Amino acid sequence: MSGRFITLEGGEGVGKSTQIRALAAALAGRGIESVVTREPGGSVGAEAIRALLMEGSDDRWDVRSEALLFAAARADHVARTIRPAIERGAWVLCDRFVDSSRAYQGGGGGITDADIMALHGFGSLGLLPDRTFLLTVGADEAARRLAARDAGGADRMGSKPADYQARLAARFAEMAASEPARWRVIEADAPADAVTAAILADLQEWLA
Ligand SMILES: Nc1ncnc2c1ncn2[C@@H]1O[C@H](COP(=O)(O)OP(=O)(O)O)[C@@H](O)[C@H]1O
Ligand SMILES: Cc1cn([C@H]2C[C@H](O)[C@@H](COP(=O)(O)OP(=O)(O)O)O2)c(=O)[nH]c1=O
Repeated sequence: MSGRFITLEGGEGVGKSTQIRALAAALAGRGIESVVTREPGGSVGAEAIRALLMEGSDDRWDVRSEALLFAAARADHVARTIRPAIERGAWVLCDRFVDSSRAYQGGGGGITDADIMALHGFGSLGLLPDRTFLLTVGADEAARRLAARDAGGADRMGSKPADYQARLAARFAEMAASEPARWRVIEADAPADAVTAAILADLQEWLA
């Protein structure tokens, strides 16, 4: 059986990493190997770039440099981790991918979608997921979850104001609507196991 490439997207604190862990367990229960990974990061080189992106002051990078760093990290991640895993038949479960660049550096940061996709075409040969789940939660619930998780303080990318988060949510919704064959929108306010069940129900056609 060929591997699948699944990504989870959405704002911070919507439950992406929680769901990826649950999906990996569910796949393991069906005898399917999965590779759990995340962006920025997921390979040695990309994790080194992650440190450049996540640490330091808000204005450490201008938006173009930042977009290039995310694209460079992704290129390494795709070449070293994602493509080899898919080629050996594993499922890759990835917390964020190019759609996060489209939402954050594109929608939020002002780089055009065409430019983000051009960087992706060069760096990662345009690889796209087989399925992308957009997890959505109300702003209050997301704030509650983040406060609980990040009691020790947010990182550089996580310290953005509420109106920025609202623009991001709108941008993600727009991307999902414009490419319905790849995206599924999952309301993730529900308890974690109900969210996992909704995702697995959608993946059923590939699990049968
Ligand atoms: N469905 C859920 N209901 C309540 N809390 C949740 C749910 N999913 C995740 N959480 C909690 O919310 C916080 C953020 O979840 P996390 O999976 O780290 O989100 P993300 O990876 O999207 O930033 C964590 O403390 C996690 O335990
Ligand atoms: C992959 C990617 C992430 N980001 C941002 C989104 C997050 O704020 C941050 C990743 O932080 P992280 O703590 O890993 O994610 P989360 O907060 O979702 O659990 O980097 C971009 O701006 N562009 C990208 O291409």
